[in-house]
Amino acid sequence: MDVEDKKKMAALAALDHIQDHMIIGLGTGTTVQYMLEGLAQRIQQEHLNIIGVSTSDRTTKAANALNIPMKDLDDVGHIDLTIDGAGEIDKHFQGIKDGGAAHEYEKMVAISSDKNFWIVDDSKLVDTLGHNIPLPVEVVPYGSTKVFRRLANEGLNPSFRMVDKDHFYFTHEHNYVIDLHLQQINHPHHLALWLAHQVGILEHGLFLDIVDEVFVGTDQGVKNLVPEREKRY
Ligand SMILES: O=C[C@H](O)[C@H](O)[C@H](O)COP(=O)(O)O
Repeated sequence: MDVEDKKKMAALAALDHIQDHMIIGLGTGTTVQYMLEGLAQRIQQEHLNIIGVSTSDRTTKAANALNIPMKDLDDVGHIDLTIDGAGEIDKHFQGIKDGGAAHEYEKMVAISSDKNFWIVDDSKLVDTLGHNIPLPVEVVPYGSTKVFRRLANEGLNPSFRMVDKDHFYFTHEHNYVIDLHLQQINHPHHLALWLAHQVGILEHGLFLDIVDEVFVGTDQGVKNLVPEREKRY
Protein backbone atom coordinates (compact mmCIF):
# COMPACT_ATOMS: atom_id res chain seq x y z
CA MET A 1 0.00 0.00 0.00
CA ASP A 2 1.13 3.52 -0.79
CA VAL A 3 2.55 5.56 2.12
CA GLU A 4 0.01 8.35 1.52
CA ASP A 5 -2.84 5.83 1.85
CA LYS A 6 -1.38 4.69 5.17
CA LYS A 7 -1.14 8.27 6.46
CA LYS A 8 -4.71 9.01 5.42
CA MET A 9 -6.02 5.83 6.98
CA ALA A 10 -4.32 6.65 10.31
CA ALA A 11 -5.59 10.24 10.23
CA LEU A 12 -9.19 9.21 9.61
CA ALA A 13 -9.09 6.53 12.33
CA ALA A 14 -8.04 9.12 14.92
CA LEU A 15 -10.89 11.37 13.83
CA ASP A 16 -13.42 8.72 14.93
CA HIS A 17 -12.66 9.83 18.51
CA ILE A 18 -13.78 13.40 17.95
CA GLN A 19 -17.03 14.44 19.58
CA ASP A 20 -19.19 17.52 19.36
CA HIS A 21 -18.04 20.60 21.34
CA MET A 22 -14.43 19.46 21.57
CA ILE A 23 -11.45 21.81 21.43
CA ILE A 24 -8.91 20.07 19.22
CA GLY A 25 -5.17 20.75 18.95
CA LEU A 26 -4.23 20.57 15.30
CA GLY A 27 -0.68 19.29 14.68
CA THR A 28 1.53 19.95 11.70
CA GLY A 29 2.64 17.95 8.68
CA THR A 30 1.50 15.95 5.71
CA THR A 31 -0.36 13.35 7.79
CA VAL A 32 -2.14 16.10 9.72
CA GLN A 33 -3.30 17.56 6.40
CA TYR A 34 -5.45 14.44 5.86
CA MET A 35 -6.81 14.83 9.38
CA LEU A 36 -7.73 18.48 8.72
CA GLU A 37 -9.58 17.54 5.55
CA GLY A 38 -11.48 14.77 7.35
CA LEU A 39 -12.26 17.06 10.28
CA ALA A 40 -13.61 19.79 8.02
CA GLN A 41 -15.83 17.25 6.32
CA ARG A 42 -17.22 15.98 9.64
CA ILE A 43 -17.83 19.53 10.91
CA GLN A 44 -19.79 20.32 7.80
CA GLN A 45 -21.74 17.07 7.47
CA GLU A 46 -22.54 16.57 11.16
CA HIS A 47 -22.84 20.26 12.08
CA LEU A 48 -20.27 19.83 14.85
CA ASN A 49 -19.21 22.67 17.10
CA ILE A 50 -15.48 22.17 17.10
CA ILE A 51 -12.73 24.68 17.82
CA GLY A 52 -9.21 24.06 16.49
CA VAL A 53 -5.96 25.29 18.05
CA SER A 54 -3.12 25.46 15.57
CA THR A 55 0.53 24.45 16.04
CA SER A 56 1.99 26.27 13.03
CA ASP A 57 1.40 28.88 10.36
CA ARG A 58 1.07 26.06 7.86
CA THR A 59 -1.74 24.44 9.83
CA THR A 60 -3.49 27.77 10.46
CA LYS A 61 -3.51 28.45 6.73
CA ALA A 62 -4.83 24.98 5.89
CA ALA A 63 -7.49 25.09 8.64
CA ASN A 64 -8.67 28.53 7.53
CA ALA A 65 -8.94 27.32 3.94
CA LEU A 66 -11.10 24.44 5.15
CA ASN A 67 -13.30 26.74 7.30
CA ILE A 68 -12.39 25.03 10.57
CA PRO A 69 -13.20 27.47 13.41
CA MET A 70 -9.96 28.38 15.19
CA LYS A 71 -8.79 29.99 18.42
CA ASP A 72 -5.35 30.87 19.74
CA LEU A 73 -3.81 28.75 22.46
CA ASP A 74 -4.06 31.66 24.89
CA ASP A 75 -7.78 32.02 24.21
CA VAL A 76 -8.84 28.50 25.22
CA GLY A 77 -9.06 27.20 28.78
CA HIS A 78 -7.94 23.70 27.84
CA ILE A 79 -7.65 21.41 24.84
CA ASP A 80 -9.58 18.13 24.86
CA LEU A 81 -7.47 16.30 22.32
CA THR A 82 -4.49 17.05 20.10
CA ILE A 83 -3.90 15.05 16.95
CA ASP A 84 -0.41 15.39 15.50
CA GLY A 85 2.07 13.52 13.33
CA ALA A 86 5.53 12.38 14.42
CA GLY A 87 8.93 11.96 12.81
CA GLU A 88 9.81 8.79 14.72
CA ILE A 89 8.23 6.76 17.53
CA ASP A 90 10.21 4.19 19.49
CA LYS A 91 8.99 1.03 21.18
CA HIS A 92 8.52 2.93 24.46
CA PHE A 93 6.21 5.45 22.74
CA GLN A 94 8.74 8.27 22.92
CA GLY A 95 8.91 10.45 19.83
CA ILE A 96 10.89 12.91 17.78
CA LYS A 97 9.03 15.68 16.05
CA ASP A 98 11.13 17.19 13.38
CA GLY A 99 9.99 18.09 9.91
CA GLY A 100 8.64 21.63 9.93
CA ALA A 101 10.56 22.64 13.07
CA ALA A 102 7.23 23.62 14.60
CA HIS A 103 8.06 21.58 17.68
CA GLU A 104 8.03 24.54 20.10
CA TYR A 105 4.38 25.33 19.31
CA GLU A 106 3.52 21.64 18.98
CA LYS A 107 4.90 20.93 22.44
CA MET A 108 3.05 23.86 24.00
CA VAL A 109 -0.23 22.65 22.52
CA ALA A 110 0.54 19.02 23.46
CA ILE A 111 1.17 19.72 27.13
CA SER A 112 -2.01 21.83 27.29
CA SER A 113 -4.07 18.88 26.03
CA ASP A 114 -6.03 16.32 28.04
CA LYS A 115 -5.07 13.70 25.46
CA ASN A 116 -2.55 13.41 22.64
CA PHE A 117 -2.91 11.15 19.60
CA TRP A 118 -0.18 10.65 17.00
CA ILE A 119 -1.03 9.62 13.46
CA VAL A 120 1.71 7.98 11.39
CA ASP A 121 2.45 5.48 8.67
CA ASP A 122 4.39 2.41 9.79
CA SER A 123 7.75 3.72 8.50
CA LYS A 124 7.80 6.03 11.56
CA LEU A 125 8.09 3.16 14.06
CA VAL A 126 11.69 2.50 15.14
CA ASP A 127 13.43 0.53 17.87
CA THR A 128 15.59 3.49 18.93
CA LEU A 129 15.02 7.19 18.30
CA GLY A 130 17.40 8.99 15.98
CA HIS A 131 17.65 6.09 13.56
CA ASN A 132 16.20 7.76 10.48
CA ILE A 133 16.01 11.45 11.32
CA PRO A 134 18.04 14.06 13.19
CA LEU A 135 16.86 15.59 16.44
CA PRO A 136 16.14 19.32 15.99
CA VAL A 137 16.99 21.88 18.65
CA GLU A 138 15.79 25.46 18.40
CA VAL A 139 18.49 28.01 19.30
CA VAL A 140 18.53 31.78 19.55
CA PRO A 141 20.62 33.24 16.70
CA TYR A 142 22.69 35.33 19.13
CA GLY A 143 25.73 33.29 20.12
CA SER A 144 24.49 30.25 18.21
CA THR A 145 27.99 29.24 17.09
CA LYS A 146 28.92 28.92 20.78
CA VAL A 147 25.92 26.65 21.34
CA PHE A 148 26.90 24.73 18.21
CA ARG A 149 30.42 24.19 19.59
CA ARG A 150 29.04 22.99 22.94
CA LEU A 151 26.87 20.45 21.11
CA ALA A 152 29.82 19.34 18.97
CA ASN A 153 32.02 18.96 22.07
CA GLU A 154 29.38 16.68 23.57
CA GLY A 155 29.67 14.47 20.47
CA LEU A 156 26.14 15.30 19.34
CA ASN A 157 27.10 15.76 15.68
CA PRO A 158 25.29 19.07 15.03
CA SER A 159 24.56 20.86 11.77
CA PHE A 160 22.72 24.12 11.23
CA ARG A 161 19.50 23.59 9.28
CA MET A 162 19.77 25.67 6.09
CA VAL A 163 17.27 26.65 3.41
CA ASP A 164 20.19 26.79 0.98
CA LYS A 165 23.94 27.21 1.40
CA ASP A 166 23.66 30.93 2.26
CA HIS A 167 20.43 31.07 4.24
CA PHE A 168 19.57 29.71 7.66
CA TYR A 169 16.23 28.00 8.24
CA PHE A 170 14.11 30.09 10.65
CA THR A 171 11.45 28.80 13.05
CA HIS A 172 8.17 30.60 13.71
CA GLU A 173 9.91 32.55 16.47
CA HIS A 174 12.76 33.54 14.10
CA ASN A 175 15.28 31.25 15.72
CA TYR A 176 17.75 28.84 14.12
CA VAL A 177 17.47 25.06 14.12
CA ILE A 178 20.48 22.89 14.84
CA ASP A 179 19.94 19.25 13.84
CA LEU A 180 21.69 16.60 15.91
CA HIS A 181 22.65 13.56 13.83
CA LEU A 182 22.72 10.89 16.50
CA GLN A 183 21.76 7.61 14.75
CA GLN A 184 20.76 6.16 18.12
CA ILE A 185 19.38 7.96 21.19
CA ASN A 186 19.75 5.36 23.93
CA HIS A 187 18.77 7.60 26.83
CA PRO A 188 16.24 10.16 25.56
CA HIS A 189 15.32 11.41 29.05
CA HIS A 190 18.97 12.12 29.91
CA LEU A 191 19.49 13.92 26.64
CA ALA A 192 16.27 15.94 27.05
CA LEU A 193 17.34 17.02 30.52
CA TRP A 194 20.83 18.03 29.34
CA LEU A 195 19.40 20.01 26.40
CA ALA A 196 16.87 21.72 28.67
CA HIS A 197 19.73 23.04 30.80
CA GLN A 198 21.73 24.57 27.95
CA VAL A 199 21.60 28.35 27.75
CA GLY A 200 20.71 29.41 24.22
CA ILE A 201 18.60 26.31 23.48
CA LEU A 202 14.90 27.10 23.59
CA GLU A 203 13.33 23.75 22.80
CA HIS A 204 14.13 20.36 21.32
CA GLY A 205 12.18 17.83 19.31
CA LEU A 206 12.06 15.03 21.89
CA PHE A 207 8.44 14.42 22.90
CA LEU A 208 8.70 12.14 25.90
CA ASP A 209 5.80 10.61 27.86
CA ILE A 210 3.34 12.73 25.93
CA VAL A 211 1.38 10.47 23.62
CA ASP A 212 -1.75 8.61 24.79
CA GLU A 213 -2.57 6.70 21.62
CA VAL A 214 -0.83 6.10 18.32
CA PHE A 215 -2.69 5.34 15.10
CA VAL A 216 -0.44 3.56 12.62
CA GLY A 217 -1.37 3.04 8.98
CA THR A 218 -0.10 -0.37 7.82
CA ASP A 219 -0.70 -2.76 4.91
CA GLN A 220 -3.05 -4.64 7.23
CA GLY A 221 -5.09 -1.58 8.21
CA VAL A 222 -4.81 0.81 11.15
CA LYS A 223 -3.10 -0.37 14.31
CA ASN A 224 -4.09 1.44 17.47
CA LEU A 225 -1.23 1.40 20.00
CA VAL A 226 -1.67 2.52 23.59
CA PRO A 227 1.29 2.94 25.96
CA GLU A 228 0.94 1.50 29.44
CA ARG A 229 2.36 4.24 31.60
CA GLU A 230 1.57 7.27 33.67
CA LYS A 231 1.99 10.67 32.08
CA ARG A 232 4.76 12.77 33.60
CA TYR A 233 3.40 16.24 33.03
O1 LIG B 1 7.17 19.86 12.75
C1 LIG B 1 6.72 18.90 12.14
C2 LIG B 1 6.13 17.78 12.85
O2 LIG B 1 6.92 17.27 13.86
C3 LIG B 1 5.45 16.72 12.01
O3 LIG B 1 4.31 16.43 12.73
C4 LIG B 1 6.22 15.43 11.77
O4 LIG B 1 7.45 15.70 11.16
C5 LIG B 1 5.41 14.46 10.89
O5 LIG B 1 5.21 15.03 9.64
P1 LIG B 1 4.60 14.19 8.43
O6 LIG B 1 3.24 13.77 8.83
O7 LIG B 1 4.62 15.13 7.27
O8 LIG B 1 5.52 13.01 8.21
